[in-house]
Amino acid sequence: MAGRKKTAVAVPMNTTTDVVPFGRGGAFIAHVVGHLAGKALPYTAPWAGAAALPPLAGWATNTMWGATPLSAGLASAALAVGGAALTGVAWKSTPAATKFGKFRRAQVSASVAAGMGWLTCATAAGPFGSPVLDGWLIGGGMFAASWNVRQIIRNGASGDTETTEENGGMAALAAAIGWEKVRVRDAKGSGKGTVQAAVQVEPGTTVEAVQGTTGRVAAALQVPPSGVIVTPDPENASRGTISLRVADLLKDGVPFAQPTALGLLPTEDIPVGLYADGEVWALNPFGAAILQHVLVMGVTGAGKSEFLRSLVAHLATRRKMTVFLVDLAKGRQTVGHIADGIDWLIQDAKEAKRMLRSLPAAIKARGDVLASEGLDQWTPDSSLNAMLVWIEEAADVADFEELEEIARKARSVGIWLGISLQRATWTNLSTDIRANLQGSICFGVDQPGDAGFCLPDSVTGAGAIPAWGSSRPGYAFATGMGIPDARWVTEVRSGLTDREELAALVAAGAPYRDPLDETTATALGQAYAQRTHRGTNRTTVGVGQPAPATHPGHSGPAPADSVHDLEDDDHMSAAEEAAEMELQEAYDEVMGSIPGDPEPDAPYASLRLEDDVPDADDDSGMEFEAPAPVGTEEARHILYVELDGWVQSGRLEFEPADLIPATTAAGRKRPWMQGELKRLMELGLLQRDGHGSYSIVQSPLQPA
Ligand SMILES: Nc1ncnc2c1ncn2[C@@H]1O[C@H](COP(=O)(O)OP(=O)(O)OP(=O)(O)O)[C@@H](O)[C@H]1O
Repeated sequence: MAGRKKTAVAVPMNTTTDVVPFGRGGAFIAHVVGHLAGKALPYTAPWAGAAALPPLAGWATNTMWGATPLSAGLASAALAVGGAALTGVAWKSTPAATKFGKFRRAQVSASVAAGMGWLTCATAAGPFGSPVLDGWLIGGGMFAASWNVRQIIRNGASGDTETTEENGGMAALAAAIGWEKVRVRDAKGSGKGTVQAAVQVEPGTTVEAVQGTTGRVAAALQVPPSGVIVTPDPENASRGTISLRVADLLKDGVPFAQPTALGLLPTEDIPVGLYADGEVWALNPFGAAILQHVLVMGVTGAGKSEFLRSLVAHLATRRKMTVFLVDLAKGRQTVGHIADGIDWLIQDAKEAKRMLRSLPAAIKARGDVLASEGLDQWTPDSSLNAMLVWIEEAADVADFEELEEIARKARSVGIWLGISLQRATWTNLSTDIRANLQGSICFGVDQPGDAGFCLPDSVTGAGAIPAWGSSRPGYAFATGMGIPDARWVTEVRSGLTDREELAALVAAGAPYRDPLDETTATALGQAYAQRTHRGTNRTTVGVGQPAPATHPGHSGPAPADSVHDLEDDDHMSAAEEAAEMELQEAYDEVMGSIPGDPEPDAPYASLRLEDDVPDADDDSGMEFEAPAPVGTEEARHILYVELDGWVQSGRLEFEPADLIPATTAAGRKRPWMQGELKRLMELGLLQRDGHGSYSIVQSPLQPA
């Protein structure tokens, strides 16, 4: 990014010195003398005061009281007491917040004390005798000189400028960009690449109007457009703060921040990067008053995946935390090395749909448990795990209605939803869902307007618009999720991760990871039990303490892919993977449509297609009878066996037509079958999607 090259503000030269040609000697010397006199004039006032005021006052008090010893004594005593009090008042009433202020206070107090002391003596002894006269000459000279020193200091020779006074550079900047009705004061450098100043607008303009000029300010200062932020003061509509990022401290990269400990709770801060001023950028969604789902946006190469890896790696070292992650495009490529920390990594569209369809049941079950635990939202006191459900390019995975319902209901039951998109527009993200994603992290976007889909208006309005595309990877603005509001307009950069480091961290975190709680695992049903990927946790054999071999969430095939397997997978090209998936699907479909051999032991079982059909034996005694009617329970059992067979073979979706052979075998017709499907739905064993197909939540023969 373009750093700040030079503060090239046009500072108006406000000199009072005229330019005089050299040839006119006398006039020139007169001018120089005049100029020097002009320069010296401001410093003569203390000398004039020291010369004139003491003798005048001394003469006056001596004339009034000096004639009689009693009056002189009383007046001197009164002046001494008054002088001490005045010195005290001078000390108390002179502010000393800065180095200069301290000097000023000492000087004011010393001047008052010396002046009053001299006046006390002059009252009794007269101002023109020795040593009162000597005291006046020496003390008056010192007084005048010390005030000259102060003037020089105040005029900036020491460089110790007071931040409470109007800053010349900022005022000049204001003039240069046409801020006639804007006052800029109290400019303060943070020493960490940012400068802040108070902005006050005069009647006739608004802070919002000033916000509209940040582009011009950025151009005048030669900083990036996002380097100038103007935030209104919520307490006073005429005031605001301008913040200038004049140096980029993060340009050399931000290292990944290791967790402070393994086995932290989900409610601890998650450090994911640094702010522009070097402070830690941390999220705390589960510790915030309300769990806010997050929308992450940014063009390809803007740094979304890198951020996600930091986040997941941290969560994978925590207890009471479960992570589900859907990435259909490049799941293993993005998180292959930390997949062990992800309880359910989904790369297949069908499986993603299964997961999303099973979530409402899980949300309900979790809500019931939380209610029974007396909690109106998830906290670490609950027996349930906190959950992160992260969906990359969600628009390709879920329909809006489904996602909106999940987003709305998941919050209070401790399910944090993260949605990552390259570009959020109303066509790929409905307003209803957007309204439910209250946290946002906007990495680089191509058009300034795109940032408005992700970040709140208050942030983009202040000038915090990351319109740098992919040219500043990892830089973003982040809001919500426990981030203090004042930080929303400060640039962040996420930590840059290293594959081996994260893989090792996730492995180290395994003994601390809790498996998904039984309530949620059971409610997610077969979709979860049959998940194709399962991460490691403390109950997984081979990790941490030996653990029971089975668990409601681990009843399926062998546990956890090893890192080695994942690396092998990484080498499989996307085309190969797609081809393999297609083949598998075709195979499943063909095998699913072939009924099993009904008579494996029959005498003709060994016949092949090419063999001749044997002649029928006349004496076989074979007779055909009308089949006995099948009772309701038996008919249902036939249907259930069919469904259970599908569950056992990993098939969890079907259409009503697929059940026709079983319906016929049960001696029933389609309306009966449809009635049965309805019944199974009411029992919570099936779910129907919008297109008339069904998902099996639990097998009717093995209900949870
Ligand atoms: N925080 C960061 N610091 C330094 N470099 C980074 C950072 N984040 C990302 N990068 C660099 O930018 C590249 C792209 O990042 P990343 O893959 O995270 O982008 P993305 O937004 O996920 O892109 P896509 O949408 O295509 O997946 C990375 O390979 C890395 O080199």
